[in-house]
Amino acid sequence: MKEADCYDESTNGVVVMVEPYSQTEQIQQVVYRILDANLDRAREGLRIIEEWCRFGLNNAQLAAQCKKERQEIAHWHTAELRAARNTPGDPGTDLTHPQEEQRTSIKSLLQANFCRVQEALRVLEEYSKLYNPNMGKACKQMRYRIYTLESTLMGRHRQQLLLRSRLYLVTSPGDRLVETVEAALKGGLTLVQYRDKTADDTVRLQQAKKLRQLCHDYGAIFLVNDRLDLALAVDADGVHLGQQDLPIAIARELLGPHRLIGRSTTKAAEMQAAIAEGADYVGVGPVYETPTKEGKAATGLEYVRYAAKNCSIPWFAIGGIDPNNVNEVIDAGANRVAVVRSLMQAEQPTLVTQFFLSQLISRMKPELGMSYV
Ligand SMILES: Cc1ncc(COP(=O)(O)OP(=O)(O)O)c(N)n1
Ligand SMILES: Cc1nc(C(=O)O)sc1CCOP(=O)(O)O
Ligand SMILES: [Mg+2]
Repeated sequence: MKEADCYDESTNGVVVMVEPYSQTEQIQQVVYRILDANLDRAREGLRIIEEWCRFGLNNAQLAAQCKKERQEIAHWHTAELRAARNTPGDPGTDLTHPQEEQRTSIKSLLQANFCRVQEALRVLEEYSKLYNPNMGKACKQMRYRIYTLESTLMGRHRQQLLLRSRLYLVTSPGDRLVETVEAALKGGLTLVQYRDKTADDTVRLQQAKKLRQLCHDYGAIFLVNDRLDLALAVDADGVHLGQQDLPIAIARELLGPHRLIGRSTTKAAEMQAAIAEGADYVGVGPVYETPTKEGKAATGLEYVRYAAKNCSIPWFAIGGIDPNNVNEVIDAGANRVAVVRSLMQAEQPTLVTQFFLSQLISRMKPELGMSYV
């Protein structure tokens, strides 16, 4: 190979001395570089995920699983692959997507890194076929394990966020739907249910898509009322089902283990059945009569007191709750409330959200009935 052949613009005119490789050897070096770079990418991405499992979730088992995968990647990272590295001559090191510079939530950070690991493993799977087919097979298996890890971790993330959510906005239709939800998210809301009993499906689909994106931009959970098909279509975090809606077992089968399922309850038997069937949370109400759910008799504060003593999963008092009566609902034992009108009809949804949250957080009581604390 002549020296002139070695001139590389990416090294700013510095002539890189290379061995006189044959064409086959040059291709081999390129494959080695690809493998080297993607082994690094996969390991780095896993490390970022591992740190969240360890410090964010305090979950030694998930952290250990990430570490094991990193070690497997390290095992395939041989000296000859490392030796092929040529960082100064790599035109890709300066390429960053604007979204890489900004992550809006832990969830989006984790998702981006899962994506990075899976892409790297896919590249490794293909190019290893030219290097070591066993490595290719191992990377394929690893990629499947990472998919499972992702869905487990995202499920845990949802559960944790649900636990931390004190205020739940159930939407009602209106011209300012998206603006109102966003204003509440700005006030610290972390849980939203899209509820529209009358719109056409085309409208519902479009609104649910928009709200799902908005909620995820703010790191909030997005659920869909009644409709599993819509929840799946927009990749929502789950559904809310009433006593007349689909059974929880069927919803679980269709949604898988990691999405959330909420159930409305009006009495002890319904609550205990929902828990036994695997609901992630229950609605407790209507505490007060409400025009939003006309004709449904109020359960009163007695049922709230029952929930406080006996409910082993997160529960939200709902029905007629507003800034004037929220303190008596809290006094009856509620640490979480769900509202429609109080936020959807508020002139200043951000401020009302902040008010509810300040009351709920500052007056929170130990969760005696909870099985997970
Ligand atoms: C949080 C929460 N609790 C209860 C309900 C009511 O659900 P359901 O009984 O199915 O009535 P509709 O909302 O479908 O009219 C809810 N949506 N959210
Ligand atoms: C949708 C819904 N479900 C209820 C139940 O008790 O199951 S009460 C309710 C409406 C709550 O609306 P508002 O906050 O405007 O009173
Ligand atoms: Mg329903």
